[in-house]
Amino acid sequence: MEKYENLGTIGEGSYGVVMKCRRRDTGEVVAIKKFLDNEEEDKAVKKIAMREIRMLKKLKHENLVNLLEVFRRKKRLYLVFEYIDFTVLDNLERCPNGLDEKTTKKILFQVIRGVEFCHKCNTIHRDIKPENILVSRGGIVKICDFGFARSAVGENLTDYVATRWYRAPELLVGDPRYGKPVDVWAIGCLASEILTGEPLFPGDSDVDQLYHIIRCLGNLPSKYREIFQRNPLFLGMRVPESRSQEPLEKKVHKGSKMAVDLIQCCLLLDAEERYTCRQLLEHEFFQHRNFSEKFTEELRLKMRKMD
Ligand SMILES: Oc1ccc(-c2ccc(-c3cc(Nc4ccc(CNC5CC5)cc4)n[nH]3)cc2)c(O)c1
Repeated sequence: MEKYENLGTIGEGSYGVVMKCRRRDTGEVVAIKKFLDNEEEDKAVKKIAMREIRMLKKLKHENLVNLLEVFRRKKRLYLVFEYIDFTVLDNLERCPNGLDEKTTKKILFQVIRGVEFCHKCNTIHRDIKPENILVSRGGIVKICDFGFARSAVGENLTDYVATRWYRAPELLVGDPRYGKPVDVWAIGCLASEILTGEPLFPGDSDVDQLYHIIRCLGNLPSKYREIFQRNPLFLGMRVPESRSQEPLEKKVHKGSKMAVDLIQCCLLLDAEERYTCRQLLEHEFFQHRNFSEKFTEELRLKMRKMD
């Protein structure tokens, strides 16, 4: 770590702390994740760290934060990533009423491209939220913190700890068969929050989270109600139901009809019906006035300038 000057902690990733650092010889600013030293002895955490590194090394895409280097120092493991200036959360703190639809569209387009790439690599991010979406001064968006990312195939996906407000209904009721659609749900919640400046479903418990969702989108599909009723965590509780409705178009008050429709497609209650990232990118919201093709070219030129 002598190679780097520590400029301060920027976050607590899973199993470690993430610091902003400057490389002494080149002046390059990076983000370094340091695995906690007492984890070294724990074989289980070493296995998790190795899985995280394997996953990060395969996830190379212009809209995913890039792992630059891995090194070990005094028995501690360090992951060196590129540093990007802001998070969407920073932008929303500067613009508490949300961002304009054009800026929102540019951010969402890049988030969905990044998540689509993860899904093509059979990886679920599992913690898409404003603080995990990085935005450079030039408007390039990169998703970070794959600390919770998991393979979408094979692994038992029951250990779920990601941020409640962006959690899909299948996760909240405890369906262990969840998959890639949980990231699409989170994208829908993110899209609304970027437009309005307010979290879409700010639940203060898992059951309250379900109430927020049901009040807006209607009652849960029967297959989720049955899982909820069998879940020992909800023993003795009734499946949340709601008669009063607060429709999505009212909650996403700033969005155009196309924007609300895109969010609606992300928030289909049944994960099997929910849009995929590819379907979202082909949605009228991104195809209208040829935005997708024009912006893709704009991004290509921006990336070329950065090289
Ligand atoms: O498994 C892992 C572990 C860690 C990461 C990770 C990689 C990179 C970053 C990162 C963060 C970052 N930039 C940044 C981070 C935090 C802020 C917060 N703004 C402060 C509040 C005013 C602003 C900018 N650049 N790069 C953060 C996390 C990762 O992507 C995967």
